[in-house]
Amino acid sequence: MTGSENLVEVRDLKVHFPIKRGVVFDKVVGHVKAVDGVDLSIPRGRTYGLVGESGCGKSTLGRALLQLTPPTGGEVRFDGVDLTRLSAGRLRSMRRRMQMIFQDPMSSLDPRQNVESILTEGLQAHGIGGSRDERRRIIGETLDAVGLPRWALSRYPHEFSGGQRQRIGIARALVLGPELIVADEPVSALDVSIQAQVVNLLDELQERLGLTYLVIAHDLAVVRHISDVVGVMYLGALVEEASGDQLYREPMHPYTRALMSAVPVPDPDVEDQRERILLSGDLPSPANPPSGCRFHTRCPWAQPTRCADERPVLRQIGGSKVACHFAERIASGELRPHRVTAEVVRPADEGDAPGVVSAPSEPGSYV
Ligand SMILES: Nc1ncnc2c1ncn2[C@@H]1O[C@H](COP(=O)(O)OP(=O)(O)OP(=O)(O)O)[C@@H](O)[C@H]1O
Repeated sequence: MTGSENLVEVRDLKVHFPIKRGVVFDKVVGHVKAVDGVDLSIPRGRTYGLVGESGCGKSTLGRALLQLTPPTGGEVRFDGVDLTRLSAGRLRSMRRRMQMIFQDPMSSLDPRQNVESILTEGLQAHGIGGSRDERRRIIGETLDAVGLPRWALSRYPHEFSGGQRQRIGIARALVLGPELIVADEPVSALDVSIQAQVVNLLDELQERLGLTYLVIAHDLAVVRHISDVVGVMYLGALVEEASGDQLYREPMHPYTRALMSAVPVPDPDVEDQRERILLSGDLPSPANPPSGCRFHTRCPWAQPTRCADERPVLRQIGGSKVACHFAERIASGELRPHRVTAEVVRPADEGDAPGVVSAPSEPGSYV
């Protein structure tokens, strides 16, 4: 233990996947820059929510954090130790302390194993629980913690509902006594009525066990209430970092503003009056990202200077960290969105959104 406040510290993390062509010799013709220079920290016992549209690199970042995908560059410090420099043996022994929960428990659980075998496998692999009785005790406590009955032990994954299967996935991670859990879209495969139960379970477990979470979601509403900090990702990089409430109240980055303007507001008067920012153009390819600010090709506020040739870094502005050269002037209203890439319309005038703006579902539905 280093006693550091942050359990996880990521510095300039990069994951570039080679694009190979050729029949006989694989020739590398380029790279998909799935994660391209990310810095983030997660204090012990806290939750970092990572949001962004499909393909922006969230899962790759989560996997690289656990070294399930080897980073191309940068550092991942876990409890003060840089995981990118560990030998395979030391990394294996660290793995028990960092576990992952997946989106679709059906595809991550072996259908031929019953629950007892699924939970025992990890314990045996990591040499936890000396005797069969001891392992049964640990497994029993874990089942209680995730709200599954003891009879579940002899059953197979297909015998459970989606929500119960996700509880098995959580139990499989929890049984090893981890400190960090990376939850990759933990509720997006579940019915809305079940989503809140699983989010609340994660919350309760954190409180009881002091767990640290990275929760990945494409929907800000899922992470808003359980996250201490939310990071918004676009094309392999973070564009904004703030508390969930701050992001809803005062999104600073143009991309976050576009995301937030797509969230329906329950009050019809507010809903009628507020501006909607509709992005045009497709998400650029991470194999060939735009120069300068990655978002400038779709940004309603893009300026002729800096945006196309100078990559902005995350910097503190009020209660948020924002990677935008012009964030202050946009926030003050001095810079107005231009119509080439944005339409600011009243909902009554609205047609189909021309661009890809992922619309989170109703805010506030997770508490
Ligand atoms: N093993 C791989 N080899 C090559 N490219 C990959 C690999 N894994 C991911 N990618 C690419 O990296 C980019 C980021 O993918 P990633 O799955 O991390 O995004 P994401 O934000 O989690 O999206 P989703 O929510 O759809 O999973 C995508 O363009 C994806 O096609």
